[in-house]
Amino acid sequence: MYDTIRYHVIPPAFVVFFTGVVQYLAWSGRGASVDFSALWGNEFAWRFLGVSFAWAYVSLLVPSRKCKGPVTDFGQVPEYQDNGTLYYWATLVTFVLYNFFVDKDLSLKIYDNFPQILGALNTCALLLCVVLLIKGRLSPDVREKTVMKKFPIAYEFYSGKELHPRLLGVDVKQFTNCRFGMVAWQIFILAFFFAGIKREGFNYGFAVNVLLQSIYVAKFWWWESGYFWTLDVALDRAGYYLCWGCLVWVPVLYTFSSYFMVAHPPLTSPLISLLIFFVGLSAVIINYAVDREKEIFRKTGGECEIRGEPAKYIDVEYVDEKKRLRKSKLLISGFWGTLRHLNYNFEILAAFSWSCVGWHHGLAPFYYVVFLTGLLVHRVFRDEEKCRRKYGKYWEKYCSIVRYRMIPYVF
Ligand SMILES: NC(=O)C1=CN([C@@H]2O[C@H](COP(=O)(O)OP(=O)(O)OC[C@H]3O[C@@H](n4cnc5c(N)ncnc54)[C@H](OP(=O)(O)O)[C@@H]3O)[C@@H](O)[C@H]2O)C=CC1
Ligand SMILES: CC(C)CCC[C@@H](C)[C@H]1CC[C@H]2C3=CC=C4C[C@@H](O)CC[C@]4(C)[C@H]3CC[C@]12C
Repeated sequence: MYDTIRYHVIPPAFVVFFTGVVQYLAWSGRGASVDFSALWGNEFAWRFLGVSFAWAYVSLLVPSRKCKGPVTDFGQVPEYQDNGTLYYWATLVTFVLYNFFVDKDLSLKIYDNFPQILGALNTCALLLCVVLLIKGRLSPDVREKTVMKKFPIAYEFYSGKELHPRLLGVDVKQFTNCRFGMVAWQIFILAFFFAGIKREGFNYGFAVNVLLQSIYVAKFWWWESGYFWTLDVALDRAGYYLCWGCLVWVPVLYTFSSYFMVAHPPLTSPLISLLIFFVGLSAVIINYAVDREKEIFRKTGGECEIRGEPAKYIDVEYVDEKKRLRKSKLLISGFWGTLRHLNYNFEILAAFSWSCVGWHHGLAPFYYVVFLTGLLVHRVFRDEEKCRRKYGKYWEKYCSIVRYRMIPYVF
C-alpha cells in the first residue's frame, strides 16, 4: 500500500497538481482568471528566457575557481563552478542598468508577460526532465546501484535518476537551482517592485518585502558552497521535484508575495514596515549564522571555536555504500546544541516577515510561507530518517542530548 502510494500515486498526482497550480498563481496574482493560451509563451517570453538561459550557462563555462561537494556513497566527488557571488552581482547590476538606461519598460514588460514567461519556462523544464530521465536510463554518468535499478517511470520522472548529472558540460543541479532559480527569484521580485513603482508609486511595505528577500537571496551566494552539502544536492536526484521545482516553482511561488503586491499594494505604514524590516533582517542573519556555524564546524573537522569556546561534539561512525567504516562528528554546542533544526525556524520567520507587510490583503501574500512550513516540517522527517539510517545509535545519542527539533518540549 505504502509503495503504491509512493511510487504510483504521488508522482503523477504532484506533477499534475503543481503544474496546474502554477497557472492559477500566474493569473490570480494579478486578479485575472486563467488563460491557457499563455502556456505556449509569447515572443517576449521566449526571448527573455533565451537570454537568461544563455547567461546562466556561460557563467558555468567561463574559467573560474572550482569547489567540491561531498563525496557520494559510490565515490563520486561532484565539482562546481565557484563564481556564484560574481555571477549574482553581475546579473543584478546588468539588470538594473538595463532597466534604467536601455529599456525603461523592461520591468513592466516582465510583469505584464509573467504568465507567458512561466508557460515557456514550464515547457523547457518539463523537456529537461524528460531528457534527464532518458539520459539516466540509457547513459548515466555513473553506473551506481540506485541509478541502475528500475523504478516506475512516473516515480523516476518525478524524483530523478542521477545524482549529479552533467549536460553540455555543466552540472545540471547547479544550473537549475543556483544559476537559474535563485537568480530568477532576485530578478523577478525586483522587476515587480519597479513595475509597482511605475503603476502605483513608491510603497514602503513593498520596499521592505523586496529588500528582505534580496538580502536573503544575496546571503545565499555567500553560502553557495555550503548549499552543495545539503539534502537537495547530496541526496535528491535531478528530476521534476528539484529541476522543475527550481526552474518553475521557485520563480512563481517564492516570488509570489511581490508579484501579488503589484496589483495589491501593501497598506502597512512606514513605521510598521520598518519594524517588520528589523524582525525579518534578524531572522535572515540568524538563519545564516546557524548554517555557517555547521559549515565551519565541518570544514575544520570540529577543531573550531564556538562563541569563544572549543566546539563540543560527539564522535560518530557510519558505514558507507562500499561498506567502508567512516568517522564524523555531530556538533552539540552553539546553535546546534539548542534545537536540531533551529535554522528552519528562522527561515520561516524571515519569510513570514517579508510576507506580512501585505497582510491586509488576506492569505495570498502568505502562500509561500504556508508551502515553506509544510516543506520544512516534511524535510525535518526526511533529514532525520537519513541521519538515523546513516548514524544509527550515534544519532539516537545525539537526539538524547539535543532533544527537540523545532519547538522546545513540543516537537
Ligand atoms: N527556502 C527554502 O525553500 C528552503 C530553505 N532551506 C534552508 O537551507 C539551509 C540548509 O537546510 P538543509 O539542507 O535542509 O538542512 P541542514 O542545514 O539543517 O542540514 C542537515 C544536515 O546537517 C548534518 N547535521 C545535522 N545535525 C548536525 C550537527 N549537530 N552537527 C553537524 N552536522 C549536522 C546532517 O548531515 P550529515 O550527513 O553531513 O551529517 C544533516 O543531514 C537552511 O538555512 C534552511 O533553512 C532548506 C530547505 C528549503
Ligand atoms: C514538488 C515541487 C513543486 C517542490 C519543489 C521544491 C524545490 C523547488 C525546493 C525544495 C528545497 C528548496 C530549497 C532548499 C534550500 C535552499 C537554500 C536556501 O538558502 C535558498 C533556497 C533553496 C535553494 C531552496 C530552493 C527550492 C527548493 C530546491
